[in-house]
Amino acid sequence: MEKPGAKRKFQRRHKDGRMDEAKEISQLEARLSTGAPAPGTNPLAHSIPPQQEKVSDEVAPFVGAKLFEQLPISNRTKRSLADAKFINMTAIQRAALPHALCGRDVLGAAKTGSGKTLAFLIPVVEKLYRLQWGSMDGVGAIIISPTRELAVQIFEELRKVGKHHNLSGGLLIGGRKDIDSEKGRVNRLNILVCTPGRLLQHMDETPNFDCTQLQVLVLDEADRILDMGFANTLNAIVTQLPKQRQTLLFSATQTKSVKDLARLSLKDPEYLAVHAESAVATPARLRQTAIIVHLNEKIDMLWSFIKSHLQSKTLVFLSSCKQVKFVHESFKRLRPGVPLKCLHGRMKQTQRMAVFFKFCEEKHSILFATDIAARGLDFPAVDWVVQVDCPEDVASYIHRVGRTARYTSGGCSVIFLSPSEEKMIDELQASKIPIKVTKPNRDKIQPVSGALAGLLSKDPDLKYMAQRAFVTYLRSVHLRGNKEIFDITKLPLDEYALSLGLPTTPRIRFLKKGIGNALKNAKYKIDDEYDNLDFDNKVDLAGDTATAHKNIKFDKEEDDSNYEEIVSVAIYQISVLVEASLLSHPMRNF
Ligand SMILES: Nc1ncnc2c1ncn2[C@@H]1O[C@H](COP(=O)(O)OP(=O)(O)OP(=O)(O)O)[C@@H](O)[C@H]1O
Repeated sequence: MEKPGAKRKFQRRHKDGRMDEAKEISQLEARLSTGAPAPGTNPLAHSIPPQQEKVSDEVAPFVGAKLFEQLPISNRTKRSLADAKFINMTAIQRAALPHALCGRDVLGAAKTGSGKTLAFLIPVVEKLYRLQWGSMDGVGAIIISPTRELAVQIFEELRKVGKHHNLSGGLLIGGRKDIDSEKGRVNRLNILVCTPGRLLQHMDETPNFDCTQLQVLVLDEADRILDMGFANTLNAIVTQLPKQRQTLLFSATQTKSVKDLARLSLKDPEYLAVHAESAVATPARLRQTAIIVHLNEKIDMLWSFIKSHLQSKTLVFLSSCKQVKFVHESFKRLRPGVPLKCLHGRMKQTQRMAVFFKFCEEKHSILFATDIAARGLDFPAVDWVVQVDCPEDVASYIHRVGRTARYTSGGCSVIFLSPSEEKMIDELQASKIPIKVTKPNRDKIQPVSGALAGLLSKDPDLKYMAQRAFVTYLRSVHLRGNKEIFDITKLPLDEYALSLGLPTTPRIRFLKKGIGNALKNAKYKIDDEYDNLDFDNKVDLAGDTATAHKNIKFDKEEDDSNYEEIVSVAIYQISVLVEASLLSHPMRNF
């Protein structure tokens, strides 16, 4: 039974607590307004003189601060950061936080693994805290991420930063269940971490979904959101948000489309590119190598690499889901002596998350992945990043290798380039990427093609997988824009097929009949199969088609007079279908 007077004591303590907080908030606000960095300056260029570091909290300068403790942030956030062992700030945090805490729009660029997530989460939490945001105030901040896995990871980091706060957060991503509880709860959440399609779906479908009070919008990996064909979705989202808000936009690579987006959605932004002046564009502790090998030697190289790195944690990038599936399945049967996993967009969300968390935990493991794993994902302690297929461009290379050598760790990367892809090295070096080029040590190569041929001869399903892997790889090369690097006519197709264990070279229809017909095929395929795809695959498809569309522009001389029309019909059809699926996709749980 409650002791007499206990309730009164609790109420008094609660009231005292609120008064302390009100006092803290007014002190924070005073400090933020008197100590704000001058617009257009980079706080990294400052340091706090030692005699001023110890002055009383209320007036202590914070431009040039190196420790979180020195920032004008609440005691609740300070305690949360200390619990997570976040003590010293990284460069992007030192540069961006003083501006962002003052409520300014920020366009932040810093290398992979440099701590951009905290640079936007702390201002989000602090702004809502200073406004004493509560459950009745609804959605106060929205954080948009290009992929579900990255959204989950941001959400986990948000839990750490918000540990001692009373704010509520929710994860709005596709592929999750229990629609009613999501619908019912979404309006009571203060911070939403979401993927663009899912957010728009809520905006369109959830009764009384209200963002009119939104204070902060964050776009993480904005260039990737745009690359994935989400520009229209993003525009539709931004037009539904109040204009009076703070917007924070972060990425490791800044493209022209990001600058366009920034022009549209940011107001007088502080442009904070902490590594722009740096001599190299990739993390300092990353050792990068390129090995020139023929396309038909790549699979042997990969197998040999795995066999000689059984004690490492390695992320292997391939360009299509079907390649990932084939290499994973066939290598698994050959039992290299280390756990193998795969991650690609055609997997169910529950499987994707299970693989993501398992790979995070494992010390020695190999993960085969498409570019779905290239951005933002913070797998702890990855030793090696192996790129079997050449990435689309330099930005994509930077994000892939950025999965290792994160924060203060070291790491290594290797890219296998065929002779026709060698020009990529010039592009990387021109973009301040220090990469050593070597030839393969043929004595150490352990051939695997014979073993694959043996497997394929016994298993028609695996053989079919190999054929699909072959075709999708060539299609990906065909669709890439930069024909100086991605030239299908220079590839040894028969030898490549043999290297995958295939006795005969599969027919490549899209090469024979021209790109127009390829898209026509794609269009029919979409008609036939579209309804069977899950939401995620539909979104992937839209992304693929957007990329195809972009790349087709480079192929104008293609001898197929009606391709423009076919392309536009295919694109239109996909956009209608995706829109329909956004509308009809069932709501799911957090
Ligand atoms: N100040 C800090 N002190 C200690 N660890 C930190 C600090 N800031 C970030 N980290 C850790 O460093 C890792 C990388 O941070 P984060 O994922 O935010 O990098 P990023 O810049 O967003 O990378 P990417 O461009 O690849 O998305 C994370 O594990 C994060 O918890």
